Amino acid sequence: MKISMVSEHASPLAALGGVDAGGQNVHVAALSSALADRGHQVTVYTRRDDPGLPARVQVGPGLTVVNVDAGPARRVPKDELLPFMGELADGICADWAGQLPDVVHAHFWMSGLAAIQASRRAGAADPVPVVQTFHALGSVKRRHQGAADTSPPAREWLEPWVGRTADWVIATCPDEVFELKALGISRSKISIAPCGVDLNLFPGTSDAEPRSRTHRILSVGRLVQRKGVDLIIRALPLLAEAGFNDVELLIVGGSGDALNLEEDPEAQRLRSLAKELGVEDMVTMRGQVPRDSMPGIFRSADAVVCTPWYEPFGIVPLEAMACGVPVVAAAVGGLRETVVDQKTGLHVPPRDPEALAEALAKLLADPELRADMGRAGSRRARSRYSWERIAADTEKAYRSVLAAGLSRQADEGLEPLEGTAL
Ligand SMILES: CC(=O)N[C@H]1[C@@H](OP(=O)(O)OP(=O)(O)OC[C@H]2O[C@@H](n3ccc(=O)[nH]c3=O)[C@H](O)[C@@H]2O)O[C@H](CO)[C@@H](O)[C@@H]1O
Ligand SMILES: O=P([O-])([O-])O[C@@H]1[C@@H](O)[C@H](O)[C@@H](O)[C@H](O)[C@@H]1O
Repeated sequence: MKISMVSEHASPLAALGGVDAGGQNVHVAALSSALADRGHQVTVYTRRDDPGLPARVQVGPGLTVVNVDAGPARRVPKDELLPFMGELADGICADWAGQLPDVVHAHFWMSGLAAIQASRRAGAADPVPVVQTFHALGSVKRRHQGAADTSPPAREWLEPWVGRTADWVIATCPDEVFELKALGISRSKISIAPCGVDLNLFPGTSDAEPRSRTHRILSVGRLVQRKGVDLIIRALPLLAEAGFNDVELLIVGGSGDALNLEEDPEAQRLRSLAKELGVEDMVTMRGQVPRDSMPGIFRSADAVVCTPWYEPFGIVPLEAMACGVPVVAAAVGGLRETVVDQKTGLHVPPRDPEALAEALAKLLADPELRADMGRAGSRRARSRYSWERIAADTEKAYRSVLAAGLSRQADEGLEPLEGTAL
């Protein structure tokens, strides 16, 4: 198949760990590459955010990334990108140049707008079928973040519009299906394909980076408040009280180099909290870490902690599991599926540092339990979450859309990008 991917703010080639660069980038990169390995021709369209970027990058056989001019050629926070989706649609259409793909797969709600518009603007009798993966939903984000959510107000109606208008929607976990139905999206056009983990990059065995304390707890992710890293810091004094004094919390992620990390507001907030609680000597902030250093870091940890307020899926736990490290996870969203409580890690209630400290104490006290859970996690990651398998599930969704001769794109007749003042 000839497949177009659209990922407006999350380039598969971007550095990871900044506020707007994380799981979606990993997902689009790995899925596209696994689909290309299956013999498909995949082109990823993303917004040019640097004037120095080439127009096209041939990443490998069957996989190209196109940097489309849409809005200023510099980094713009994703929540300010909506006005440029029409230009992105035009850029995609121009690149198709009449040679339409079999399917266009959009990632994130704004890419969905651009993909639907490109499909229509291409002017074929049968518009290119649009498959949508949301990665995050505004409805869930607003529920948890309230006024702190900086999404443009129009997301409230445009996101469900994208879901209802796209020919097919791929959810990454059952919890997301529930949320999509609540937006009025028909269950009959939703299938589930989870996120995956790169099992070559995260092998069952690899060298662990050396550590200087008896125990290491690891947090990996974009440095934003909703990831709940403060909860881990709050658990540290409780762990120390329970006798676990020689513990390091290593925090990976942030704005970039060390200087930026100093200026990063979330890093500053976490540092002040650690100081206030008297645990600053237990906390190390590493900033953004390149992909190939991640396996050694994962393997150096006794436990990886993921305690976000909410999590549409969560790729970090899969990476930890693939590396044989147990995960302590808040029982929210996709984490309820990936991390099996008492088997590959421990579930804790969201926003509960006491429960987190208790779970960590249980793991730190018991090397055998950690090893058992690590092995079970590695088996689970390998048997269920390879990108090869996720690419096969995704291909199935594409084939159902094509077989049904879909291209319904039956919406309420709205044209959200035309002459828009969104
Ligand atoms: C709040 C939210 O919307 N979260 C979703 C978002 O990903 P989100 O960006 O929040 O986070 P994920 O945990 O899924 O992924 C983060 C990725 O970035 C990597 N990393 C991070 C920091 C760093 O310095 N270096 C580095 O390589 C991690 O190893 C991991 O591969 O889209 C993902 C893909 O659909 C989902 O799984 C998440 O549930
Ligand atoms: O919803 P949110 O956490 O602000 O936004 C996130 C993006 O900034 C990130 O790039 C992507 O990986 C996630 O899928 C998610 O969309």
